[in-house]
Amino acid sequence: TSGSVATSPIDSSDDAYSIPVSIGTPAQVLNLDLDTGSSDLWVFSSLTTASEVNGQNIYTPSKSSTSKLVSGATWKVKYGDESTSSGVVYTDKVTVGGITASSQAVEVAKTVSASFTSNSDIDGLIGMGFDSLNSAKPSAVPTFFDNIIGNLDSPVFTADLKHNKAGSYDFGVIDSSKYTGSLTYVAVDTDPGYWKFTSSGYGIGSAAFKSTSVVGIADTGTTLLYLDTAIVKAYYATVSGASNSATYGGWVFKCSATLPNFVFGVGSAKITIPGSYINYSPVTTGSSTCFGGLQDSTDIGINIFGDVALKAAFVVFDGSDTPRLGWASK
Ligand SMILES: O=C(Cc1ccccc1)Nn1cnc2ccccc21
Repeated sequence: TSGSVATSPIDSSDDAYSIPVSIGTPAQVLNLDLDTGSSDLWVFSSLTTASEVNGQNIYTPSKSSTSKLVSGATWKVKYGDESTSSGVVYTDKVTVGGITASSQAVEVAKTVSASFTSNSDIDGLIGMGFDSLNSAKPSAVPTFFDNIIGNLDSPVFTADLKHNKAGSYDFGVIDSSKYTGSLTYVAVDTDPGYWKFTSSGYGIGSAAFKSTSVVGIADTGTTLLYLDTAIVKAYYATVSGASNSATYGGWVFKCSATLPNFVFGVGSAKITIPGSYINYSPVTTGSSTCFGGLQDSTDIGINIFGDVALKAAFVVFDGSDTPRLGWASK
């Protein structure tokens, strides 16, 4: 089988991208954040502390004739930005883009942290990282991708994220109409469970491309692009008035600034991120100070090719026995 689901930015800043996911019988449709940077499928639910629910759609297992409690199983996930959620585990029928996992572990939240409560556009996450990152106890539960991979025509899913408009995630098929030129594949290191690869270098504006290995993760669940200090400093040195602001926790500049493109290498291929994607958004609504879409990864401890980078490319997440990433321009 193969399938495709539209994915839409949740706001005008492309803060995150959601997909409709059907859970249970009859179907309960929730808008989940497909996240290659984590491996838990968790949802706001009828079991979530009421004061922590703020407009999200919820999954009510008791209303699904196909839900089953996984006795004794619990989960607790903590993300790099310190957000958390936790709860218990059910299995139920889950359908994404016409593809069904008949007994998918659905991690039902009993509690979520403030940043999830305040985001009414996201009803949970669908992790597409490797199972080693799954937080369920006493044993990890498989991701949706793991549950369907055997039925897919090809053991892949692809990401075609776009700026300020709907893109798509495809499963089991590589749609060559969605990219230009050819795909360049790079090896993935699945330790500790991210889609971790080595970029071959970077270029800032019209300056010469710098060939250097940049290890990072392809993470649809992270909004921005986070790279080493030296690269980030060199980039903002070309933006007059840019500064690394303690107040705003990162590089900022005048919203009226014209930012250079940023190129990253994948093997011998090059992906160009338009400077406009790096003029990310005002620090607060209406401000003339804008926050950069490229930020320093030092405090995170790993470089992250988040949505700012991914929306400049068509990306194949190849889950074959030798996992790899395919990149193309579009
Ligand atoms: O946690 C991170 C990485 C990150 C971003 C910013 C600062 C430090 C670390 N991304 N992420 C990946 N999936 C997520 C899901 C929820 C929240 C963040 C998520």
